[in-house]
Amino acid sequence: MDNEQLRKTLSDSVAFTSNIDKDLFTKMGVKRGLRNEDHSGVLAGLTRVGDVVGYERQPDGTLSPVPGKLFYRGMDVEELVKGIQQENRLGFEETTFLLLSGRLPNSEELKAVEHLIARTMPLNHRATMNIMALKGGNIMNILARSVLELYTYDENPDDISPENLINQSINLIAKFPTIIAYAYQVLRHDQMGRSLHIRHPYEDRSVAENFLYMMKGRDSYTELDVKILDLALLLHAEHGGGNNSTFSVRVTSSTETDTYSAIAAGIGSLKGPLHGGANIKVQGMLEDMKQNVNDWTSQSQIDDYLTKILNKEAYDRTGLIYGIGHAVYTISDPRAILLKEMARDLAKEKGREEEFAFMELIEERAVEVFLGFKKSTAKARTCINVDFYSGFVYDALGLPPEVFTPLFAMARIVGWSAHRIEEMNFTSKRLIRPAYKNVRERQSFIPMNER
Ligand SMILES: CC(=O)SCCNC(=O)CCNC(=O)[C@H](O)C(C)(C)COP(=O)(O)OP(=O)(O)OC[C@H]1O[C@@H](n2cnc3c(N)ncnc32)[C@H](O)[C@@H]1OP(=O)(O)O
Ligand SMILES: O=C([O-])CC(=O)C(=O)O
Repeated sequence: MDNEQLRKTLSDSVAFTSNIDKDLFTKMGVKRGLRNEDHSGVLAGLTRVGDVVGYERQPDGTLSPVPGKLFYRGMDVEELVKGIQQENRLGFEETTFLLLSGRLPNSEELKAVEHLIARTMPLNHRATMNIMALKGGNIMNILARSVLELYTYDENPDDISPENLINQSINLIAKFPTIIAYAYQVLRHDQMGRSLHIRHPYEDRSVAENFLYMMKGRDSYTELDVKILDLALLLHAEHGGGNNSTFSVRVTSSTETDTYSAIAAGIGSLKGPLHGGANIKVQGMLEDMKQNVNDWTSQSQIDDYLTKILNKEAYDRTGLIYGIGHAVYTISDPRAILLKEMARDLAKEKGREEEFAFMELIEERAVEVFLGFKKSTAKARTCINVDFYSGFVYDALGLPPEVFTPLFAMARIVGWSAHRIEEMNFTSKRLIRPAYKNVRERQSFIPMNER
């Protein structure tokens, strides 16, 4: 048997080895995707970090959809955003303090955390050279490999004391933007034949500003650009314990492994197109729609295209409309509402109103067309999620699609860190180890000459 035949034999077997009838889950009381029949998540833990609210449970046990709410350490994110905006500050570093410590910083603490993060952003020469040597077209992959590489620079990588967990968290929060910007510069140089720009972050600038500077250079961004990127980072920083990447970090952390291994697991999860990777898929889907929908104001043409997507006849033929649907939110994702406001402001400033109006119509029609199509299985209500407008916002800031999902990681590292610290320190913690019911009939060993 040659390699080709062996590969075919093994891949043909997948249809058999992976075949588990959907109805068996119900019959055996197993919650598919750790989700109840009504789409709500199975309770898998308790947390004091973030809270995601998309429905209310009624006394009869049914769920009623409610407008989405997100809380960071008990604080409504909309209130946090408004408060910071009213006091005319950037908010990502303040949110980092809130998520790590459980409370807002006073002005001295805020200055200290801003300074510590900015001062920790630079990579040493060896780390810079090593990251530049990591080849590959996907920055999420390079980010994960760089995080694993940082283990080797840490003098106490396996120390899981709270002090060391905080040190490692700050270090990763500060270094993610630098790694991502440098990885992009190398990719741009290698794959697009452009000049290589490795810019050293400033010690007195915010994460948002330093990132724009490292990506685009001096005088290439406005104050509004910095404010908008900062807000996008704040909004992506945390989303409860059950989202797939945070849960991956918690599962991995429960073995008491090192920070770098646990965070690399989160990055791998976030990259998926059903999770953070959806932002880049939305961008691709919109580009495809721009090509294939002649009249951007035509509801029927948009409906036809969306129906084709659902029928697996358009875009990536997975049947998914990216940027729509959420495991918890029903009526609205509060982050998407705030991102849409930013997108509208940017569209005005950058003369992209026609494109924005097209997106708004797609948003409206996608929810409608999806609910009509999925009547039997989907939740009664659905909405756009955070990934729907984020790509438009990043694109309007002049950031390339290669960094869309890495930008999500650059923010979510804060939530991952807070959850990892909690997972490793709550009283009576336990290794996360659920059970799988085996549904394969037993088989006996067959001697080679009888097979
Ligand atoms: C940061 C974030 O992670 S936000 C989410 C980003 N992801 C996306 O935008 C990708 C598109 N959306 C999706 O795939 C889904 O809505 C998810 C993964 C986000 C949530 O999935 P679920 O909680 O399983 O959704 P739900 O239980 O409501 O799904 C019901 C049915 O609708 C389908 N469905 C849900 N969303 C979509 C969608 N956007 N397009 C097409 N079908 C969809 C599901 O596949 C499922 O079909 P099935 O019953 O035939 O298997
Ligand atoms: O909560 C989820 O399932 C996904 C999500 O929106 C996030 O992680 O930001």
